[in-house]
Amino acid sequence: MRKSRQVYSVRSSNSSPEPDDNSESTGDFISPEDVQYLWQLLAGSIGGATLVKYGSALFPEIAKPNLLVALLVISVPVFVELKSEKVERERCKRCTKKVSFFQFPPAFCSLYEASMETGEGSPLLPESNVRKDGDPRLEAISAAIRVVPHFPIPGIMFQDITTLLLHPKAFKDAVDMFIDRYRDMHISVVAGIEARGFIFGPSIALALGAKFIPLRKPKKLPGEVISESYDLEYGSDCLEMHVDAVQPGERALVIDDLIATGGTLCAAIRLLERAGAEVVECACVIGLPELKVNGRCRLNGKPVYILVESHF
Ligand SMILES: O=P(O)(O)OC[C@H]1O[C@H](OP(=O)(O)OP(=O)(O)O)[C@H](O)[C@@H]1O
Ligand SMILES: Nc1ncnc2[nH]cnc12
Repeated sequence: MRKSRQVYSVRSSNSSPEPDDNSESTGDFISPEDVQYLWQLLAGSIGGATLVKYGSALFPEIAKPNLLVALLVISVPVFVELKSEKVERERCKRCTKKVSFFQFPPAFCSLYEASMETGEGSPLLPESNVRKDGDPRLEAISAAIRVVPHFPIPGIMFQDITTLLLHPKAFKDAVDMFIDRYRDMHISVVAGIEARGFIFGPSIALALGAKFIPLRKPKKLPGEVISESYDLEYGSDCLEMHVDAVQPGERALVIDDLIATGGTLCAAIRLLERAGAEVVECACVIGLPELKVNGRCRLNGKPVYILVESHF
């Protein structure tokens, strides 16, 4: 079931540029891997051609014009060299396809990555989630998020933050940007939404000196709970919270990886407000574009802070 809500989004205003040491060389058209690949190709070709040309001294029959044999002699060293290298085990970083020598040689992947970096789209995926933003940290965060088409059901462009977690600097930058924003807002409770809000929430809570509250799916919490049901982009669900986890008047921040319809965040806000907390803001790493309305950002009267927007 899909519910449409009017949700506004704000993005980070923190934009001190910082080089991404851990980022891969996606912006370079020719990466070191490509150069290595070209050298191997050149060496293999020269070696093969030399063998054909001068091998006739030892094996006169080689000099006889036999195109098939000549091609074999030239290509075997190249294949042997490439097979011994990591080309076979490379994966295109933006799609789930395995990169093989025949499908996506390294140069192709660099071209692909470059197109993702510039937001021009990809020959492999129909859409790009790269936002055009001046802050290199946001660019790196956005670039590290993989988009998986038709997951978990056809038609959904799944924003996969597990690939962000593979990039420690981009992951840390995302957490730090939240910490910077909320450092002086007197937040006493950070409420993380199961499951992906648990990835970002605890680090933020610790840095802010706040407590962390897990908002969990049904029947996971052992204590007395209150529940709120909600609709999702695909299906419906329910969140639960321990009633004694938060005291009336506490200032709460709700954290999740992504806002799509806003149903999950609405349920989280309702839970916290039922317990008497004041929800200061909701924060997500990713906002889906359908939520952008008039450039201003509100969710049921609550502001939502979003680092990167998915474009598809
Ligand atoms: O804005 P909404 O339309 O409510 O959707 C956003 C929610 O959907 C995803 O979680 P999901 O429900 O898929 O659960 P999971 O994290 O356990 O996979 C995501 O992590 C958000 O919590
Ligand atoms: N498109 C999407 N990608 C990842 N998580 C989601 N939750 C709801 N919609 C989603």
